Amino acid sequence: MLRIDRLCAGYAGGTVLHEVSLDVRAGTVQAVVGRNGAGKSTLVHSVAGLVRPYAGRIEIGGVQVAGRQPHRIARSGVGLVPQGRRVFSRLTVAEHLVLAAAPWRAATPGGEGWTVARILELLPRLGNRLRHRGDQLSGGEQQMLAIARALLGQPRLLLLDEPCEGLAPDLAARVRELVGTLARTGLTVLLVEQQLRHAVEVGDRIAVLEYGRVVYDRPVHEVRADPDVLAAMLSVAAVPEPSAPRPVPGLWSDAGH
Ligand SMILES: Nc1ncnc2c1ncn2[C@@H]1O[C@H](COP(=O)(O)OP(=O)(O)OP(=O)(O)O)[C@@H](O)[C@H]1O
Repeated sequence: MLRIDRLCAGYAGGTVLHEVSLDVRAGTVQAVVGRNGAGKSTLVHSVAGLVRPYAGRIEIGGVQVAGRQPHRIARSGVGLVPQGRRVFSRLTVAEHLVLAAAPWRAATPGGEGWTVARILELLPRLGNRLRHRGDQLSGGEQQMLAIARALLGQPRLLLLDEPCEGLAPDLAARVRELVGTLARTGLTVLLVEQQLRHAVEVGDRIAVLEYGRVVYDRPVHEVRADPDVLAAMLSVAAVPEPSAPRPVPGLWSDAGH
C-alpha cells in the first residue's frame, strides 16, 4: 500500500535520509524506531509532502506521490498525526472536529468513512470535552484529538509521529491499543516510535533507522524470536520512559479504563 523506494531527503544543511526503502502492506502497522535525530520525522514528513525528497519514490496505492504538495497528498488519503500533537490552543475540541470534517472530506455516502459520531464512539472522552479549548486538554486528550482530526480526513494511510511521547505509561499503552484497533479497520499505519519494546507491541513490521539509513526491517515475530537482535536493537532504541506526574484515569472512556 505504501512503498518507499531509495528515498533521499534532507534540508539545506545536508541529506538526512539515505536511500530509505520500506514496503508497508495494507492494513498493517509498520513501526520505525530510532534515536533522536535518526531521521524519523523527516521520513514521515517526506511521505506527507512537508519535506521534498531529493531522490527516490514514494508510492501510495501504486501512485507515485513524492514531491507532490502536502494538500494533494492529504487528499489522496494520507493523514498525519504530527509530533507534539499540534492542536490549536484557542480552538475548542468541537471546532477542531468541525474544521477537520470539512465538506470536501465528508465520509462516503455509504457510511464507510469516519464521521464525528463514529469518532466520539471510539473516543468517548472527547465527547465530554467538546467545549474545552486545546490548551485545556491533557496530553492524552490532545493526542486523541490529533488522531481524531487525522481520521476525519478519511485516510487510507495514517502517519503517527511519536504519538506516545510525553504521555504517562498507561495512556501511552492506550494510544498503542488504539493504533492496533485502527489497523484492524483496514487502515495502514506508519508509526514512529523511540522505543523498540513499545513498537513491538503494535507493529507488524519493525524497522530501525540509524543515521538516516534503514539498518533493520523485519516482521515483528522475527524480532520477538531473536533475543540477540532484540538486545542489539534495544541498545539502539532504548531511552527512559517519559516521566509523567500522574496518570489521568478514565481518559478513554467515562467508565474509566
Ligand atoms: N527543518 C529542519 N531544518 C534543518 N534540519 C532539520 C530540520 N528538521 C530536522 N532537521 C535535522 O535532521 C536530522 C533528523 O531530524 P528528525 O527530526 O527527522 O529526526 P528524528 O529521528 O525524528 O528525531 P526526534 O526523535 O528527535 O524527533 C537532525 O539532524 C535534525 O537536526
